[in-house]
Amino acid sequence: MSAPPGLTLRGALRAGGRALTPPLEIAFPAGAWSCLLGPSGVGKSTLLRVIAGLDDQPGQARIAASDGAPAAPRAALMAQEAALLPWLDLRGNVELGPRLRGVPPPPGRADSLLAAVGMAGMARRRPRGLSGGQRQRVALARLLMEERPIALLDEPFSALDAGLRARMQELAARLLAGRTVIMVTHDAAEAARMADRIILLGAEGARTLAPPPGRPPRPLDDPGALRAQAALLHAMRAMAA
Ligand SMILES: Nc1ncnc2c1ncn2[C@@H]1O[C@H](COP(=O)(O)OP(=O)(O)OP(=O)(O)O)[C@@H](O)[C@H]1O
Repeated sequence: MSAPPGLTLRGALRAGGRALTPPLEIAFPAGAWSCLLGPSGVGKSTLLRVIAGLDDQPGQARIAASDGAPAAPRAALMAQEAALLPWLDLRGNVELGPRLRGVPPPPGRADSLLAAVGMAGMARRRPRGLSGGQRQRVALARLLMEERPIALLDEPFSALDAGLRARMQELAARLLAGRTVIMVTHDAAEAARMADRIILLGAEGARTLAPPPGRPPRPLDDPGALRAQAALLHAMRAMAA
């Protein structure tokens, strides 16, 4: 996998022909975990799609990578829904990217990734009957299969119970370490635990908040993270008003 670049988004976010935000300039540091929060509909998913090269409109925000090379081919997106194909087994779902590109997936890679996300021995199962947490694990394995240095996560753990969410955060932090990660979340506790950088996006613009001290993932009872969570909730409450 190539070295993860830093990213800078410049310009206004647009959707359906209208501007969602004023012109923005947001930096996402290389190899760091950035969390993006903000009111519903402000354009967080749109921002991820712009980085992934899936939302390219005239006048739309543009993304620049710190090494000058295009960002989109180096980005993998984990969407809000795990979106597993019901007619493929879990191995087939994890191998979907290379198969769609007509590239043979490395033998055994999907099974070892499934094992890494705690789904060992389940490669031949179909998605039907999997729990929400299991589906998210398969989606994470599929993202890892891409071996891209930029990982874009759109509310990846929002459907999980609190205990499983905490475990998935730790798993994702371990497996995505060193990549440039941008995670959209509505969960202030998740951002305070996971972020190297916290960005609040509102209709008025973007604001960067200092992360708590210590390296992510911070312990669940980390006092700095709990204080940051409260500060973030206050900032989000003020934004939504
Ligand atoms: N293809 C599209 N055509 C028209 N409007 C769109 C399109 N895609 C998104 N929108 C609108 O753009 C706005 C931003 O959508 P987006 O999904 O980026 O918001 P979000 O901040 O991720 O919201 P949420 O937190 O609810 O997921 C919304 O009002 C949405 O309805």
